[in-house]
Amino acid sequence: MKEPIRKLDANGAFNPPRPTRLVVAALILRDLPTLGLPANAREVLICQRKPDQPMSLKWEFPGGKIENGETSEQALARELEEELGITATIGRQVARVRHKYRNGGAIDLQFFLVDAFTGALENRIFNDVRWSPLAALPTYDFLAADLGLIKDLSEGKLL
Ligand SMILES: Nc1nc2c([nH]c(=O)n2[C@@H]2O[C@H](COP(=O)(O)OP(=O)(O)OP(=O)(O)O)[C@@H](O)[C@H]2O)c(=O)[nH]1
Repeated sequence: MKEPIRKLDANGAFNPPRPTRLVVAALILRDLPTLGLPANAREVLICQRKPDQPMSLKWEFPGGKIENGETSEQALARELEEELGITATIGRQVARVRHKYRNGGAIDLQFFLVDAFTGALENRIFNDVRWSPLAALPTYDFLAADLGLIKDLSEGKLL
């Protein structure tokens, strides 16, 4: 029987394709106290990956992989509890992105709005957690899959 054509990596090794990872992430928003500001003056919570993680020190939105049997909303609520210690009300989905990272991993990433949560926000796993005005998002070094969304949010689109 003929061998299928296989894509080799730079070292000539065969790496079987990895399944697409289903990921959910949250846009946790808060209003600035001053009235009369444009929409992109609102702030969103952003998180920085640790130095020892893959794609170290990149910024991302809190969230993670959907586990078997979970809806997207359930997965996101669980991740926000685990990562930040909050109980969040998951709102509407604002964007969905499919992205292929160069290490061969593909992700399907859904972003949901969160405009209410209870509990004291706590950094449990990240290098840093900050509130950023939407307009300032492009100044942070975000994961590649997030860049289209970052541009739209900073220009006052989507929300
Ligand atoms: N939470 C989150 N993950 C994102 C974003 N953008 C993006 O590409 N991702 C990718 O989606 C995956 C989320 O997985 P995860 O948070 O559960 O786990 P992880 O980074 O420890 O990766 P791993 O378990 O595959 O090693 C990561 O590969 C991450 O790089 C984002 O804005 N938020």
